[in-house]
Amino acid sequence: MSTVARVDGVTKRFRGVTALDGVSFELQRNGIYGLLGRNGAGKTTLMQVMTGQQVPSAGSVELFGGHPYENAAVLGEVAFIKESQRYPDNFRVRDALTAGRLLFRYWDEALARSLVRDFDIPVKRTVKKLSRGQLSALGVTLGLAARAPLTFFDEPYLGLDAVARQLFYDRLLADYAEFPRTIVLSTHLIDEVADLIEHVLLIERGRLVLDERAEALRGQVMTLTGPSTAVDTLTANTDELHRERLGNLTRATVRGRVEPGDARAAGVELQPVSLQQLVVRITAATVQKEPVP
Ligand SMILES: Nc1ncnc2c1ncn2[C@@H]1O[C@H](COP(=O)(O)OP(=O)(O)OP(=O)(O)O)[C@@H](O)[C@H]1O
Repeated sequence: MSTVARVDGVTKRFRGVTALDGVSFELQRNGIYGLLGRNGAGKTTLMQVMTGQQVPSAGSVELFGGHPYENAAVLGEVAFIKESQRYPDNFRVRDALTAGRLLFRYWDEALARSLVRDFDIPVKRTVKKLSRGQLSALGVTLGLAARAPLTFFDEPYLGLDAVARQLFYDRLLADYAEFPRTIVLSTHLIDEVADLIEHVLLIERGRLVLDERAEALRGQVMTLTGPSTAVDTLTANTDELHRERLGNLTRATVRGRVEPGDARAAGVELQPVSLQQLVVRITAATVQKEPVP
């Protein structure tokens, strides 16, 4: 495995707001990362800092062994697709595609054309006249056809209907299988991408609270329901994320190892937790531990 990005102790302060607070992690070559977190958690700021669009207040970012700020060699390896992308006035869709061809060194024209066709994007229309969904589809097309070794998608689905979103996920996965690269997908639609992402980065109030392979997470977090004393015993050495009691019954969501045989013997039901539930539970547990300043 080789590292394509190294984020080390990154803090970003805007006037009075700490958007990122000591964030450290690495991105490895060839992987699909889900960058998850609530509104205002710091996802966009993190991607801006990583792509050289913001300078961190403290800490450092290294992409492909170099810094990203005004570094053409490094930024040539990167694509950052965001909803708020601005295009010059009078730019038509086909101009945006030409710009993509000129800008991105790994651009695949055939892929771009097939995505434009499948998303039904009107190529002669000016970008400012596109519907919201068509604009998102254009962003997704540019981001996929760029085939950059490190691709960031910042909530690329806004405006896309369910069919178009599925098309995006399918095309992303198919192209990734053929041309593996590192993709960071920031999203709120966790259930939709749960099968797509290989690694979860969860950010909460500017702090990274989870950095874990999705596969490892699946077996790590579970909900136990049963007699309170039995649930208490089984979860004694786990990390509690949520607990509710109803009479003598307890339902607890925990992170840690619980042997299914032990649970069965104690009359406790063991259920896996979806990625969405897990994110909600971990986020809530983090918020409880850190009251709003
Ligand atoms: N230029 C700025 N000036 C001041 N505050 C900012 C600026 N950019 C971001 N922030 C603040 O930093 C925090 C993180 O914002 P950011 O856009 O990174 O969150 P996000 O996780 O992408 O949110 P969302 O999911 O709602 O898009 C927020 O509190 C936001 O208001």
